[in-house]
Amino acid sequence: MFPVHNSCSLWEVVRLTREVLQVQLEEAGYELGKPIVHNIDITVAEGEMVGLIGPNGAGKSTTIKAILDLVDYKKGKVHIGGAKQRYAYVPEQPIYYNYLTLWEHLELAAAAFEIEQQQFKQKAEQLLTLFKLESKVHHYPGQFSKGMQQKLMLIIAFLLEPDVYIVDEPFVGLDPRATIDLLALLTMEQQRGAGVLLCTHVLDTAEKICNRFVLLHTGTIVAEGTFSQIQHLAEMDEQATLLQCFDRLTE
Ligand SMILES: Nc1ncnc2c1ncn2[C@@H]1O[C@H](COP(=O)(O)OP(=O)(O)OP(=O)(O)O)[C@@H](O)[C@H]1O
Repeated sequence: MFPVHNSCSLWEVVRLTREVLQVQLEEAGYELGKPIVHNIDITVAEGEMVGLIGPNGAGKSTTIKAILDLVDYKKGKVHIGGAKQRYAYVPEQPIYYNYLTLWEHLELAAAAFEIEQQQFKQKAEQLLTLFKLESKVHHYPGQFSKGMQQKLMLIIAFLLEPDVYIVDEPFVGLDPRATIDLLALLTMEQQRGAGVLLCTHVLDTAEKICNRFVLLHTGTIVAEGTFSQIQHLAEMDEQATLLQCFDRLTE
């Protein structure tokens, strides 16, 4: 791993004291003895957005699956912090029940996470309006477009008000309006204190919204830090884009 060049900033001190996600994976994969990722150490602090980036096949999804305990084996530990110690996962490929309507999905989430009824209804209606799905509440998600299914995943995540959001490639299926609304919601959630681990290939957006980055390559972390630290690690000047740094660091 490339060393991070500057000393502990005030932000770093605050960050280290209020972590909502701590991931220390010695290794993880789909078959015992064949690790796909190794030596993965990631933290996300309250109010922080960390971008998990890397080329195709680098191990980003496997890392996320290991955090969620969805891999066949892993060595290491994952700790969810915060007041509720609750995470919400927004997958790249929407997951839903064919026999439940959109509203029934929301009711199920509210029941599973014991969200108070009035608060649930108020928040659900706000989110449905924001994501323009009010007219679809009694429809089945199997008949939705990919972007609409993704919006359902996002609405469920925002309903939970978790300590940490783990969001896998949210921008690809969403239209520009929904992307702007999603970013505004994430910012509000960060202001509430939630942390976000955001896995994406949309580097120009990540560059603008993430506080820090973790760059994976061939199954392990090759660089991490703030955007300016990443520029420094890539030996590029401050005009360099995240994409240019990414190319240099994964050459
Ligand atoms: N279910 C699986 N069983 C076995 N190997 C897998 C499985 N899923 C992924 N892999 C392998 O793990 C490696 C890392 O894949 P992973 O999906 O974690 O990468 P990624 O960084 O998320 O890539 P992308 O940007 O293309 O989504 C790849 O070599 C892939 O073939």
